Amino acid sequence: MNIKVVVVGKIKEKYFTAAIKEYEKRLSRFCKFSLVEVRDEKAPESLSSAEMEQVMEKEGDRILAKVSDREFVFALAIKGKELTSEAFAAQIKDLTTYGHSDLTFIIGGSLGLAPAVLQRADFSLSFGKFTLPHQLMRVVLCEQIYRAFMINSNSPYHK
Ligand SMILES: C[S@@+](CC[C@H](N)C(=O)[O-])C[C@H]1O[C@@H](n2cnc3c(N)ncnc32)[C@H](O)[C@@H]1O
Repeated sequence: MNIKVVVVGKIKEKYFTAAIKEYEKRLSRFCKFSLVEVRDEKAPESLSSAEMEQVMEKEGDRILAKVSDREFVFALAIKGKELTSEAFAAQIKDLTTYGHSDLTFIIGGSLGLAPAVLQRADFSLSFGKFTLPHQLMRVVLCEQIYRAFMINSNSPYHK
């Protein structure tokens, strides 16, 4: 199975990079994992709402250029659907059982995801009502994907 995480911008903090590397290593037992970074737009505090929409649209176009039709797409969105780790694991299992071998997760930039990205998504996934920084969101998502594989292999990792 191929798991791709599409994100906006580069990670600056070494501790986030180290955490992602660790999960990449752990996930290599279960899937071909890739992290695709697209360029972010500058988003100073002074932007009008129209300018903010433009930022999200430009970032959205770059995101969608990395997604092909065959991919099953999860958009990470605060207003999406909340799942338990067990339900998420079951969804991954079901998707693979029914022939989806390319799962793609999209994390927005500092302003969030453009409507076009949310429309392309097959599933909008929420990690709760808190706003997480997009860089930390990568780490949390990777851990939950790893946890899902551990749940599906009946590992005691998940308690
Ligand atoms: C800093 S947040 C963007 C905040 C923006 N106001 C919004 O509502 O999307 C950056 C990205 O991280 C992801 N994210 C942050 N918190 C999340 C949560 N609780 N659930 C799902 N995704 C989240 C989303 O993909 C979001 O686009």
